[in-house]
Amino acid sequence: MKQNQDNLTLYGQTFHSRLLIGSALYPSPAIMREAITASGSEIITVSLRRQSPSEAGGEGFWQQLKSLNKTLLPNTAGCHSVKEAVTLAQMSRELFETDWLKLEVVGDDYNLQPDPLGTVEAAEQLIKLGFKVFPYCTDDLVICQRLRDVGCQVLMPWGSPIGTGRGLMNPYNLQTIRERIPELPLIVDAGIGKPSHAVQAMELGYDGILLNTAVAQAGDPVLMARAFRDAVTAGRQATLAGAMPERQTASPSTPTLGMPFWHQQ
Ligand SMILES: CC(=O)[C@@H](O)[C@H](O)COP(=O)(O)O
Repeated sequence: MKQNQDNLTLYGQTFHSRLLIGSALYPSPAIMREAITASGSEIITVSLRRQSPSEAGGEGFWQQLKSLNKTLLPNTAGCHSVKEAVTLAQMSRELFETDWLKLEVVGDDYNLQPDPLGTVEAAEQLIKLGFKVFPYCTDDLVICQRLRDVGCQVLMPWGSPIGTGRGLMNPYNLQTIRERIPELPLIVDAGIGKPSHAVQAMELGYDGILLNTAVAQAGDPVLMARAFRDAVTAGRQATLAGAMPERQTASPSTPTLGMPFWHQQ
């Protein structure tokens, strides 16, 4: 497959980049803009709740965000109930003029773990209201299947809790979800701390990565954004290329055919 044909399609929209990026926690709106540009991301998550113009970032934040001219994916970060998430989703739809929604229903404040039951219930309600839901969920196969069954056309299981940078806590779970739900795009969301984590997720056959903290809080966010851009591409290319099988025993990479001529007397 030619690289330029390898697009990511989400709810009927096509993208070249497989890296989705958050817009919070950057040292300044200008650095956010530069880092997002360097990441090559075409989809940016925004939180109405955490980033309202009067609170974080102010006008500069919104102006920088707007000038990027990217697809916005509003999220319901910080919502703890189905009702709260549905209400915030409706406000976001009005404000951002999009029916795309990253659904987050927090179940536990200690690890910000998504509430699995609340997420399914909220997804079902929002889809009936015409939203295109991107659910942030745990790496639980059955929850992912339920989210698919209520109409989510993309799933976003966590790598590890938001902001921890611990990478993929349970690659086996993520691999099982990939194998059992081959028909939907899957994106690993949250907990990605290093480019190697992103490569690992892409090599499991995931379709994309959503991250925020690892870039926004890096020593050099712009350089880190570029590193993640390249990591996601490398992981994707490795998946398309088909990795060699792992072996139990050594196998020479330089096969020997007979003896060198000076030994043949
Ligand atoms: C930006 C966003 O939507 C976050 O809630 C997301 O889950 C990213 O998590 P990290 O900050 O751990 O990358």
